[in-house]
Amino acid sequence: MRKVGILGGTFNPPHVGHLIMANEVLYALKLDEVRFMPNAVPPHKKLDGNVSDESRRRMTELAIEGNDSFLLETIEMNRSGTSYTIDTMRELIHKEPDTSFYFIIGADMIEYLPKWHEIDELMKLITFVGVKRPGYSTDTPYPVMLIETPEIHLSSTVLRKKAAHGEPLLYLLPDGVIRYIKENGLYGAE
Ligand SMILES: Nc1ncnc2c1ncn2[C@@H]1O[C@H](COP(=O)(O)OP(=O)(O)OP(=O)(O)O)[C@@H](O)[C@H]1O
Ligand SMILES: O=C(O)c1ccc[n+]([C@@H]2O[C@H](COP(=O)([O-])O)[C@@H](O)[C@H]2O)c1
Repeated sequence: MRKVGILGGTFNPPHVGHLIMANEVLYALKLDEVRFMPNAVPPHKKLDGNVSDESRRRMTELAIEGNDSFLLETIEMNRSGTSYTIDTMRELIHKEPDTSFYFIIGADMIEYLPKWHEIDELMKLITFVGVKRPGYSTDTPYPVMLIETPEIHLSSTVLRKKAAHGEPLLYLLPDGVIRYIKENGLYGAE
């Protein structure tokens, strides 16, 4: 059985918090790879920042560039519409029956699990792997495998604001993503 981690996200934009959590889980669980999977329409939040799907896809690709263990998974963007994880995982398991999937989430998403679409069914299909995130609890009645990682107090929301205000982005995002944001004037950046 191959062991594949999936880090689903809105990636608006992807940041070092995502890279660190993915790498920690890759190592802790000896995964074969982690796929970064930008969603099309997030099920539970509004897409802020007036950013196209293509920009989020491209930034995700730039964020993982150079790391052979990190891959881009475009199944949700190709499908379009609301990206319910149960639909995605059913499709992936059908295509790759010899793979065990580990879906990686931060503590804010652990708290939100009771509201995920068909969560009881989804729990039967995959293993959820949770990491801590400042301000959120990892307590949950669901069987989430918790991995100790450095806690990173950073979010895409804060980064969109920093970009808009001309505050430093250096070291908070991969260089390629910073360049893309500036070249394309995303989030009001100059
Ligand atoms: N700093 C962080 N620590 C732990 N988990 C994180 C962190 N940032 C993001 N995640 C997790 O990564 C996944 C994708 O997150 P997402 O792309 O929505 O980023 P975000 O920073 O939460 O975005 P936003 O601020 O726009 O809501 C989610 O499971 C989220 O919980
Ligand atoms: O399927 C659901 O109901 C569901 C509810 C909330 C979040 N998700 C997925 O969880 C991942 C992290 O979400 P987000 O919005 O924090 O980037 C992303 O792949 C979402 O599509 C999925």
